[in-house]
Amino acid sequence: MATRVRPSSKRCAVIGGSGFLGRHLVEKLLDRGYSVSVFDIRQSYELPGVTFHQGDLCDKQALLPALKDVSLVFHCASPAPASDDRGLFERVNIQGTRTVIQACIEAGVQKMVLTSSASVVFEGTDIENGREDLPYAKKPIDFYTETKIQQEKLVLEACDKDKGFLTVAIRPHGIFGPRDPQLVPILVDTARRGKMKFIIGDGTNLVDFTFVENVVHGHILAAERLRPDSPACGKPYHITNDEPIKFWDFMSEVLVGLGYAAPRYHLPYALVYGLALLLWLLALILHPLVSFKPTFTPMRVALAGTHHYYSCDRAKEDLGYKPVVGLKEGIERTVQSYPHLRQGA
Ligand SMILES: NC(=O)C1=CN([C@@H]2O[C@H](COP(=O)(O)OP(=O)(O)OC[C@H]3O[C@@H](n4cnc5c(N)ncnc54)[C@H](O)[C@@H]3O)[C@@H](O)[C@H]2O)C=CC1
Ligand SMILES: CC(C)=CCC[C@@H](C)[C@H]1CC[C@H]2C3=C(CC[C@]12C)[C@@]1(C)CCC(=O)C[C@@H]1CC3
Repeated sequence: MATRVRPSSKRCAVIGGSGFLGRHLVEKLLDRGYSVSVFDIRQSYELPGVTFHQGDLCDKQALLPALKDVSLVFHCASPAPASDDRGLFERVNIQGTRTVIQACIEAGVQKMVLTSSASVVFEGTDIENGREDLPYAKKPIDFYTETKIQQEKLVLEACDKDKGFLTVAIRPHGIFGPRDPQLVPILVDTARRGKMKFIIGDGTNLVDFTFVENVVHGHILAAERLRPDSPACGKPYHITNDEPIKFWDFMSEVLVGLGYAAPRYHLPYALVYGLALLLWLLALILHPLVSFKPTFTPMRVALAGTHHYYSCDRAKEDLGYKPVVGLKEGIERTVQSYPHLRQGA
């Protein structure tokens, strides 16, 4: 009689493992003795101990070989929020996540950790010390957020102890660190074009920025604590640095660290938000004729001018989470890692 080989608990797959967070996660998993199978639409590096599978996660047949003999799957793939492409977000984050779940069940995967986002509860207005029981945003701020909500619901609803398939979602916020393709590069590009002189609003709004290694730590704890008797089954967890900082202080520290001037002049929030909305609508209407991508999108303006910081008490209680790198050190290490983005480089 053929016996099915039970997948090793130290063999895992990272879907989206070529990306910023995914690669940091892969590196930490290797350090901890896991063997890793990466599935991504692109291959961005090579590492001993990692097997790469290139393909689109919407394609179940392409996914299955990457999940062979794997007991644990991390799903941290998503199109970049800046693409603002509704069709792409729906295809990858919603239909693609359905396919990932089906493929995991078919391949006998026992645990799945989704990288969701704390933004699933953000509607563009203040959130102070928000806990996981806040309702999902009824009016999500953009297509990216809208599909992250659906994605999280799909994964958490798929948690089934009887079938032996356990799921959990990590909700990070404002991830930064070496090799981030988004936050620091966009910030520097905006500064180089002379557009980082202004503070939107009064500059006192508090925000979470989370060093990438803390986000990785939260994912691995969640995976290792996820058992049928664990409170983590089918639940979302905020993972932050647990050190909310003024949005504009964080921006200034990164900019000054890289040799650029800190923003100084204040602009009223409502005025900038209104202008950003107008530009976004114009870009949408004129899209077939002219293509332009405004830097200050309504989403970025809302993130820059409101409080949005979250409690990670639930992760502390259920997962034993505590940040491993403080904000000050995280910022220093990030700034050091971008010599090519320094002023004058
Ligand atoms: N960067 C941030 O501040 C935050 C990110 N997140 C979430 O964290 C996760 C990772 O984000 P990052 O590492 O920042 O993004 P990233 O863009 O660096 O990585 C995403 C990866 O997904 C891959 N991918 C995209 N579409 C795919 C497809 N159809 N099939 C296979 N692979 C595909 C990309 O090639 C890329 O390597 C995402 O789910 C994102 O929504 C959540 C909160 C904050
Ligand atoms: C005002 C301005 C042009 C600031 C430059 C920095 C921004 C590009 C980042 C500041 C907050 C960041 C952020 C995200 C992307 C990059 C920023 C807008 C996310 C939208 C990434 C995906 C998420 O799930 C939530 C993040 C919130 C914070």
